[in-house]
Amino acid sequence: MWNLARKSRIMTCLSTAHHSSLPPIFNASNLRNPSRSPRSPLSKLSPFSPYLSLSLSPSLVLPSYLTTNSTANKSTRLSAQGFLLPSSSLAIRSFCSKGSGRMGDRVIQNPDSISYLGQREAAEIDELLMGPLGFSVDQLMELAGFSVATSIAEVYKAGEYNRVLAICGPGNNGGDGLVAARHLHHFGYKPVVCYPKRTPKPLYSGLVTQIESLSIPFLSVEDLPSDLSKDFDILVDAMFGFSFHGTPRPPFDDLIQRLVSLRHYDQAHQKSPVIVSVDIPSGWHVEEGDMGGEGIKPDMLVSLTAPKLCAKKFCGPHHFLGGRFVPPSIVDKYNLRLPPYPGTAMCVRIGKPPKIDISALRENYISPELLEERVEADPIHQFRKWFDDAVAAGLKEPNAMALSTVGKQGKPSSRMVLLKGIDKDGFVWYTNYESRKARELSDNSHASLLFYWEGLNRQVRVEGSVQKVSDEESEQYFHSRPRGSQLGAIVSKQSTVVPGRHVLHQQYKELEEKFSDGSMIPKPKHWGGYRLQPELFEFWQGQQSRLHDRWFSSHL
Ligand SMILES: NC(=O)C1=CN([C@@H]2O[C@H](COP(=O)(O)OP(=O)(O)OC[C@H]3O[C@@H](n4cnc5c(N)ncnc54)[C@H](OP(=O)(O)O)[C@@H]3O)[C@@H](O)[C@H]2O)[C@H](O)CC1
Ligand SMILES: [K+]
Repeated sequence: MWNLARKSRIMTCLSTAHHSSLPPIFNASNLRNPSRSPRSPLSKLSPFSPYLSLSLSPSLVLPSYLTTNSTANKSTRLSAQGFLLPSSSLAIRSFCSKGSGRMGDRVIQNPDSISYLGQREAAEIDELLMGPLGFSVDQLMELAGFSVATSIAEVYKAGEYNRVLAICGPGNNGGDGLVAARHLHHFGYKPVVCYPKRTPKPLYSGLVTQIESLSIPFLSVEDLPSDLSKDFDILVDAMFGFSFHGTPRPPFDDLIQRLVSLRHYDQAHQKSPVIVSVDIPSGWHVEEGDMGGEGIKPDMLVSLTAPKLCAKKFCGPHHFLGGRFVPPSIVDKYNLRLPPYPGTAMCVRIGKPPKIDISALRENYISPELLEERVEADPIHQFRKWFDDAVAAGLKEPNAMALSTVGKQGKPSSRMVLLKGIDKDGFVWYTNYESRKARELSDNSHASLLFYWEGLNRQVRVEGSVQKVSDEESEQYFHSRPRGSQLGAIVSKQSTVVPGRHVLHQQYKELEEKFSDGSMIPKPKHWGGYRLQPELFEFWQGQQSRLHDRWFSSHL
C-alpha cells in the first residue's frame, strides 16, 4: 500500500500510546520523561493519549545516579533541563566529539583561549612551513582550500545552498578559493569562479585546468550579474588574505562593494546569499579589522593555520578554523593555543554555534524514489536491503534502534538499543531482564522499533509482539561478547539507583580479578534476549518538499 505523506514528519521522536494495550504508533527517542501536563504544547499532536515521552520540563528528578540501558551503556544523570546527560567527563567528550559525521561543528571553544596572529607572524609561519618544515605551497593550499570546502559543507548544505560563486584574488588566498571551488563541486555544489587577475605560475594555471576539466564555469567581472543575490546562494570571498595592504584596487574594489551592498537586501528582508570569507574578510585590515565599519560583513569566516587579529572583530555566526597541518614546532615557537580538531575533521568551529531557531531547522530531503515495483515482496527482505545500504554508506551504528514499550498504565517509554539479529522470526536484541523495558514487556508484549538512517533519509518502523529468546540463544550471544561487556552485564543493575559510579567500578574491578585467569564468565540470570515478531512495517523515504514516500506492509 502506498501513501504520499503530505504532512511534516516529527523529527523529535514522539511516542504515543492508547490507554489500552495497543502498541505505540508514533515512536522513538532517547529523550525521556513522560509529562502529565495536559497543557504540554505537544499534547495536541497525540490524538490518543496525554502521555508523551518528550517533555520540556522534568516532572521526575532523580537524586543520584541511574544505571542506564542505553546503547552507550554509561551512567547517566538528569540535567536541569530534564535530558539525560552522560555523567563522566569521558562520556561528555565522546558525546561532543566527531568521527567524520556532523557532530564536528558542535565542538565549542572559548574564543578567549585561542591565539590570534599579527600580519608579520602569519607571513613568518608561512615561510617556515614552506622552508625548513618541508611543505610546498601546493600542499598547504590544497589543505587550506579543502578545509574551506568542508567548513562550508558543515553549515550550508548543498541541498539548500547549491549555487556558489568563488571570487578569487591574485595571491594564495585566491588559490585557496580555486581549490575550495573544486572540492565543493565534488561535494555536490554548483560552483562558478570569478578569477580576474590570474597569476601566470604553474600552480595557478594547474588549478585553473583542474577546474576547467570539471566544466566549472569561469565568469569575468563584466559577465557577473550586477545583482549577485539572485543567482547565488554562497559567495566565497577569496580575494585577499594576510598579505593585503592599503585599499583595494580595481577590479576588487568594485567586487568588494557588491558584497557590501548585499547587506541592504538583508535589511529589506529579501533572501541574499551568504558570504564566506577565506582567512580574512577581503578589504579588512589584517590586524585592525573593518576599520571604517563599511566593509564586508561575512556570515562565515574560515581562519587558516590560526586566526589573524582581525578575526577578533568578526561578529558573524560561523567562525571556523582550517589548515590542519601545523606542526608542534610552530605551536611552541609562537605559543599557539588552538582548538583540537575532532576525529578526522579538516575544520573545527571556533566559538559557540549561533542560537538556532528550532522551528526553522529543516532538511529538504533529496533521495531516490521508493518505487513500489522495486520493493521486495517480503518486508524482512526489504529491511535487509536497506540495512545493507546503511552499512555500505558507512553510517555509524546502523543497528541502533529506538525501542518503545508500554507499561501497565499505558504510558510509553523509548530508548535506543542495538539490533543483534534478524531473520524470518524477527528482530533480536539483548538487555537486562530487570530493566524498565523488561518490566513493561512482561506487562504488555506489544512494542515498536524505529530505525533512522540519517544520510540516506530513511526510516523504518516495525511493530509487533515480543518474546524472550531461548536461554541457549542468550548464552551463545553472551559468550560472543567482549569480556568487558560480559562483566558489565553482571555489574549493571539497570533502571535502579546506585550510590555512585565508584560502586560500579569497584564491583567491576572485583569481577575482573576473579576472572583474570580467563575462565568462562557465567551469564547472569537477569540478562538475555528478546525477539520482536513483526506484524507491521513502514518504510519511509524522505523526499523534497515533504512529499515523502511510505510503504506499509503487514506481516502476520
Ligand atoms: N600558512 C598559511 O596560513 C597558509 C595560507 N594560505 C593562504 O595564503 C594567504 C596569503 O597569501 P599571499 O599570497 O601571501 O597573499 P594574499 O592572497 O593575501 O594576496 C596577495 C596579493 O594581493 C595583492 N594585493 C595586496 N593588497 C592589495 C590591494 N590593496 N589591492 C589589490 N591587490 C592587493 C598583492 O599584490 P601586491 O602588488 O600589492 O603585492 C598580491 O598579488 C593566506 O591568507 C591564506 O589564505 C595558503 O594557501 C596556505 C598556507
Ligand atoms: K578573503
